[in-house]
Amino acid sequence: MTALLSVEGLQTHFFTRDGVAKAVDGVSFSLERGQILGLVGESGSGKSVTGFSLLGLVDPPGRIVGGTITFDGAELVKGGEPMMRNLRGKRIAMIFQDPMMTLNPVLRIDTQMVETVLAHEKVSRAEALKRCREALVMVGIASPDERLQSYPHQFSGGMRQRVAIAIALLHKPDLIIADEPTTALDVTIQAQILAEVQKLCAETGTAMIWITHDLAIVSGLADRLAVMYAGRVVEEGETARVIERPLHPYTKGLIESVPQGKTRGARLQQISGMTPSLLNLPQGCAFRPRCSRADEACLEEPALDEKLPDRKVRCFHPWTLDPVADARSAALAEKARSRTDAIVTETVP
Ligand SMILES: Nc1ncnc2c1ncn2[C@@H]1O[C@H](COP(=O)(O)OP(=O)(O)OP(=O)(O)O)[C@@H](O)[C@H]1O
Repeated sequence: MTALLSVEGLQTHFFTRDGVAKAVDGVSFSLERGQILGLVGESGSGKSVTGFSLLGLVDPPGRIVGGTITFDGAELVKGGEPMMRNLRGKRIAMIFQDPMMTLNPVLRIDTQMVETVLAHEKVSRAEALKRCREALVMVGIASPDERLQSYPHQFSGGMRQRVAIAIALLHKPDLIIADEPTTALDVTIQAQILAEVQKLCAETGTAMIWITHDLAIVSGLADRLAVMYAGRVVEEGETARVIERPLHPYTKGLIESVPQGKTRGARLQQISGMTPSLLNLPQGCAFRPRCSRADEACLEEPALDEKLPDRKVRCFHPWTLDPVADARSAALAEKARSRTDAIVTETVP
């Protein structure tokens, strides 16, 4: 199958007074229709800049300096702003951590949703309103007419985020880029929204990139994972397989720092050391100073290679020979495998 989105060697750099911050430096992954990709990594690893690059929303002092973004056969880096403007909001939509980045506080929901439809499509106001109602129902809002007549401040945080997701869905996009959209919500609401998003992607064929620092969230949501460290993808593959048998020491460290039921109360493993400054990266592998497996070979920069079928890893010493996944890996992998069973069908009144 041809990928809906294929990102190859993407580089987005920020030209600051203090030097060049290579926020995204050789990021590659691909995504098929209806698939969910979890883009994970610690703060500052370049996840959001990757998302903004795909939408052509990187402002100076940043710019894309290399690589290709192929979306449904069109190469967006070469196509530049005119091509990206055409796709933005319509075929590629974005959901932010703060729903108020999408919502206008002084307009009723029906006004802003209807205007969004009419801005891109020649349909009647009645048809636009019907579409808005349908989009709200899709995100689990059971009384759309009532909600449409409300202002954003009359909603809870979870409800506002649902509305922002509904707005992203209005043009039936092929791809949604979601940047930590549930981080500020409580766990129950988060779980409901994740389940609805999963159902939506399966039903509509919309693909999604879910950006998060929280591996536990994407382990139950994403089909595929791309793990980022210091501007690079260090591991990419099918979620259950990556979690069951992480190959990159950084991925393994992330998994070991996720609290799990069985190990609750036990001391969590933290990845020692700090993420490096992008202005002063260590020589060779950027993870080297924090890595227990590093040696002099790691003074060279490893490439992102296919070390197992359908599994790319950027490491000279991956954990290929580690046969037994630890308890945390096994539990998370189980969650990833059973994720479709866990879909919450409950709707919100
Ligand atoms: N406007 C900017 N000017 C200069 N550097 C920037 C700018 N925006 C981002 N960067 C650089 O890019 C790096 C990666 O930022 P990004 O927001 O993508 O990280 P992230 O992985 O999404 O982390 P977080 O979860 O904290 O948002 C930053 O640490 C910073 O060095």
